[in-house]
Amino acid sequence: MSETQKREAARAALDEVRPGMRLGLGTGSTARHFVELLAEKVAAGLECLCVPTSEATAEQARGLDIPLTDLDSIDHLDLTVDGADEIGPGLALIKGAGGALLREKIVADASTRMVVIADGSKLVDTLGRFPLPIEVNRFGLGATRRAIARIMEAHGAEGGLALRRRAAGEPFVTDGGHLILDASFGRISSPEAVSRALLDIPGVVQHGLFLAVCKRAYVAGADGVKTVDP
Ligand SMILES: O=C[C@H](O)[C@H](O)[C@H](O)COP(=O)(O)O
Repeated sequence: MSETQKREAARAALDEVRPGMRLGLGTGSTARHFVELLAEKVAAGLECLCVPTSEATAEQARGLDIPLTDLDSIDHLDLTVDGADEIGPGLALIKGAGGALLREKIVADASTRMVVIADGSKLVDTLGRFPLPIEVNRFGLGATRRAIARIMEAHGAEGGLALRRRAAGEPFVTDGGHLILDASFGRISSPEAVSRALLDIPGVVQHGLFLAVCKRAYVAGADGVKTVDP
């Protein structure tokens, strides 16, 4: 999708940033635009302190001289701006295509406000067309995989469950040292029930359903940026 639209969505979210804020910095191609635009403000004198949601975002932010801290050094964040893979009704989200879902969810949860930036292709009527990323422990991968498959079957999943791999074929490993299973549900009609069931599996570290977390979406299209509230 258009980088121009992603940048416009990022620019709109930048309006929420106030001097002195503690900010969560998301991960992905849209969040990269936000980090670049924020860096321009920092260079112009904006004071802020930021927590990145991935090593990739940390590297980008360091390279742009954005002041960083770690989450353990502060008690909360004022605002987190992140991307999304799907934005459903009530601003329920699927996230994690970049594998950053665990840190993204920890940072979002530590934030007073979390907003997403996206282009219009991310808006859906029902979550699940995009495969749901599930971060799992390496130990007991087979057992965890079978348990997830049972939940998919119970919720009428239309597709399969695949271990995420890098282009060279080796398994994708997250910043936390875990693996990712991508679950092709097709449609998720009860996101809350799926969320609870997945988190009940001991080998599941976290999943990419972000429910009741996002407070606003800035969605860019050919006609400009619209805001979507829950
Ligand atoms: O793990 C990655 C994140 O959840 C991203 O925020 C999400 O995949 C959206 O990325 P993009 O802006 O590149 O579509």
